Formats: sequence, structure tokens, C-alpha cells
Amino acid sequence: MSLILVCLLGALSFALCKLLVFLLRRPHGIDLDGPNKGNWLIGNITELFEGGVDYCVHIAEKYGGAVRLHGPDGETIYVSDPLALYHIVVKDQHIFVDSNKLVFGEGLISTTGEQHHRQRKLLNPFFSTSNMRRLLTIVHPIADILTSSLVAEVPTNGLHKEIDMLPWLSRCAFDGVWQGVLGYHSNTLSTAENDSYTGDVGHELMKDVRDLRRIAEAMDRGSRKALAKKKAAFGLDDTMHSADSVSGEGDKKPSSQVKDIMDIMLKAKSMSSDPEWLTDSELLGQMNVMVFAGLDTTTSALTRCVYLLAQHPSAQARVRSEIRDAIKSSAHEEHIDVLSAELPYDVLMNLPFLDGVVKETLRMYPSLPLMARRATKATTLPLHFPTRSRSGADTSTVVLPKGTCIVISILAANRHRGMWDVDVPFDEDDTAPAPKSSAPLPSIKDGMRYPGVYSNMMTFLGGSRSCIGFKFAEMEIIIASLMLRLHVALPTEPNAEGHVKEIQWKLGGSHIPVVKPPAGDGVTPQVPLNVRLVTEEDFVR
Ligand code: HEM
Repeated sequence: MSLILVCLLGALSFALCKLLVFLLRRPHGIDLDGPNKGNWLIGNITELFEGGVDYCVHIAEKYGGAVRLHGPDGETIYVSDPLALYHIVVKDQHIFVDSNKLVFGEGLISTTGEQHHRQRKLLNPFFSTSNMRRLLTIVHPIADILTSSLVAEVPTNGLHKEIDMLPWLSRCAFDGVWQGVLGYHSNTLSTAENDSYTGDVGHELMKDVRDLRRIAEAMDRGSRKALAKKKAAFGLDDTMHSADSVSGEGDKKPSSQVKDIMDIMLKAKSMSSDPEWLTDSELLGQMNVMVFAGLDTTTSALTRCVYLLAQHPSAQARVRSEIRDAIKSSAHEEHIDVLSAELPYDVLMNLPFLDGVVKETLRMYPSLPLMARRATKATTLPLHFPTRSRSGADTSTVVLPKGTCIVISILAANRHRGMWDVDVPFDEDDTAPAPKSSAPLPSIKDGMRYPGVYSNMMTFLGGSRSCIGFKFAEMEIIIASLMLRLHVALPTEPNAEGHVKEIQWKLGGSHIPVVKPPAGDGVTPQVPLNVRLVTEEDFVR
């Protein structure tokens, strides 16, 4: 055998050994247990949407706070463990990123790193409790219009009428967000006519990515109009004004009359000596983001809350009675006409059962149930509750390769049995005694915490990318106004074929209510409820 051949064979054996060692040492993906891999192309991640809320909660209960799933990009982890979430959204949030830049321009949701930090620092004060409190007063008249419009729809003889509540509640959310963010009176509740912006955005829950793009474009058009008008009112540079001639009331508004979030931002801009401070494109981006981020989320929460009250008549009666009692005692008058009385803001925001109903809705059915992130480098996630590895042994850490996709399960976190005690006030059978505690929110076990910004739940996420508008998402005023005058119940009338409508909540990016076949098509978003005027029987006796 020639020397060359010996050398070649030696090199080949060496390379084979190296390959063997590499293959043996190669990590076998993420060492977590999880459901079967599913479809070879897209994996099993779509089962989250197909299986809906129950499946999303079930897999966390079965496999633990970190579950291995498979998506189109390979292995994905589905996280609801409190410590892991703390690392993802707070401690190591710079590693776990998400970007929607293409759709949202330069608004808060899409910016990252230093730009996001700068914008957030600038915007945080605008969302202070006192500003929010001021902004929330605009919701009052909107709630009144919603209720009186619905009262006008139902028979005066006490019989009910089936009404699809979705368009009413989404218009209400729309008017609230538009007016609160842009100071634009869209009045979709009181007029059937909408401009292209309100028409495109306001009336339906968003269904797919094409809708998202169309909505983003429509929002941009509307925001440009609103910005140009406001800049003129604040005496700021009017380049945008001339590009988009804006007519209408309110020109040259005195800067003391600051009413909405845009007013607050523009007033701050008009007082700054730095022309680069909050550029027009940043301002426009912020407006689009606020309206987009606030609209579907608020509609979804509001609709779910009304639906749950229809499903749980005793909770409905209790809410109604609590509001009536509070109005009477704040007016110091037993025989006051409750229906025409003002609902004082401070009284409303301090009603424990109403507060519990709103918080439970947000906890059990978070408007954004699943959020996506991606690990920008290899890292190790610690877990508070040990979870199952592939071998079935318990593990308290998960090693994540660079690029791993993460699904933050807000839904599973908010219902984690290791963290929360019971589900009240919406008990399954609606017969359980009402909780005695003055704070009817389920207690958090052993003082453990989720890193959420609100009530320890993850509904508004946590950390530097948490929801900036969560204080603006209060629903108490609207629910109180509705409940005081109207009674809602699930549909009861069979159609011509004898089928009664049953509402099903599908899971997309948000929750989509449809009527299940055969009574409905299972596709069109709607929430048909039997609505009638309230009678004395509808209060707790
Ligand atoms: C029930 C109502 C709401 C829910 C459940 C909700 C939930 C959330 C969640 C989960 C995020 C994090 C998104 C992510 O990191 O990918 C978020 C972000 C955000 N939300 Fe909300 N939101 C609600 C209402 C609102 C309202 C009314 C506004 C504005 C007036 C708003 C403005 C924003 C903004 C600007 C962000 C981006 C924050 C950032 O990236 O720094 N949200 N929201």
C-alpha cells in the first residue's frame, strides 16, 4: 500500500470519527415534552387555533409551563411558566424580539431597541393615571349613546328582541378609541355613515393578513387627516396641512384645551425647541398603532364581557344591583330615579363586583391570547415549575437554540392552576354563592406573581413592551350603563328548522364570535343576544 493511500485512509477515518462525534454530541432539539409533531410542513402549531381556548389551556395543563411544539420554522416553545415569562418579557426582553415594522410604520409596536426605548419614555407620561382619568370622561357620553340607541331598538312592552351586539359594541369601542387617541368624533354609534377610515376599520373583527394591510392603509389616511388638522390648531408647521386640505370645526384650538392623546403629544412638541423631537412620521406611526392596538382588543374584551353576563344571569343581576345601590347611596337618596341619574366616575370605578367581572373577563379571555417572539441568540430559560423533558424526567431549565420561536400563552398563564385559585365570579353552573371578599378576583397562590402590568395577569403583557394603553381599556362605564337599563340573555328562539343559535368563540389572532352550524354559518362574526328593558325582577332580591 502506498504512503499516499495510507495517508488518505487515515484522513478519511479521522474525518469519519469527527463526524460521528459531532452527530453524537449534536443537541436533539429542545429538550421538552409536547404533543405529536403533526403535519410535516406546518407542524402542530395550527392546532392551537383549531382547538381554541380549551386546547391552549389543556396542553399547558398536560405538559407544563413550557411545551415543545412544531411550527413552519421548526421547533417552537409554548410558554406559560411565570419565571420563564419574566425572562422573556422583562429580564432578557432584548433577546426575545418581535417586529411588525412592515405594517405599522414607526409606531411603538414596530420599533425596537433604542428607538422603542426613546418613544416609550416619551409616551409613558401621556398615559399617566391623571391623563387617563381625564380621557375616560369621554367614554361616558359614548356609553350613554350606546345604551339609549339600544333602548330605542327594543320593544317597550318588556319583550325581548334579538340583537347582534357585535356591531354596536365595536362601534362603541371605535368611537372611544378614536376620540380618546385622535380627538376625532367618529360618531359611528349615532350615524350609520362612515368615512373610508371608520368604514374600513370599525365594523368587523380583523380576519386575516390581507385585512391587516388594508386596515393599516386606511388608518394611515385617517391619521394624516387628523394630524394635519391638529397641527394647524397648535400652530405647528403646516406642510401636512397643505397636502391634505382639512376642513371643519375647531381650527386654532387654544393649547389649553388639550383633550386627547394626540393633543397631549402635540402640545409637548409645540413646547420643544428640538425640531427633530417626535417627527411627523413618528407621530403618524403612534396614532396608527394606538388606534390599531386599542380597537380590536377593546372590542373583543367588551363583547366577551357582555356575552358572559348574558350567560351568567345571577352575575348580571348582581352587577346591576351593585350599580343601583351605589347610585342611591352616592346621591344619599333612596327614591332617586336611577335611570336618569349620573353615574359618578369615582363611584363606578370602586364597585368591587363590577370590577371583578371586568377583571375576570380580561383574565379568562385575554383579547390577545397568544403572542410571538423569537430568540435572537442561544439562551437558557429557567422555569418556576419544573416541567417534563423528552425523557419524561422533570427539568427546571430549557436550553433554546438561536432563532427558536416562542409562543407566549397569555391564555394559559392567566389560567395556570398553580398560580390561581378558583374561577369567580363566572361559575360554571351560575348557582355558586357570590364571593364574600370585597375583591372578587381569584387570589394568587403563595404570593407568586406574573410579570404582568395589570392585576398580576398577563393580559396586557409586562416589561418594556407591555400595553401602554391598559388604563384606557376600562370597560366599567360601558358595562354599567348597559346593565342598568338593559337585560341580556343568550338566544332562545329556534329558527324555521328548529335550531337555536349557539355562539362559538373561535381563536384567531383574537377571539372571533360566530354562530355555530346548523343555526349559523360558523364564519360570520356576530353575537346575537336577546335584549330587553330591565324590570324590577332583574335585580338581586
Ligand atoms: C382590552 C384591551 C387591550 C388589551 C387586552 C391589550 C393588550 C396588549 C398587549 C398584549 C400588548 C403587547 C403586544 C406585543 O408585545 O406584541 C399591547 C401593546 C400595546 N397596546 Fe394594548 N391592549 C388593549 C388596549 C389598548 C388601548 C386602548 C391602547 C391605546 C389607546 C393600546 C395601546 C397599545 C400599544 C401602543 C402597544 C404597544 C406597546 C409597545 O410595544 O411598547 N392598547 N396591548
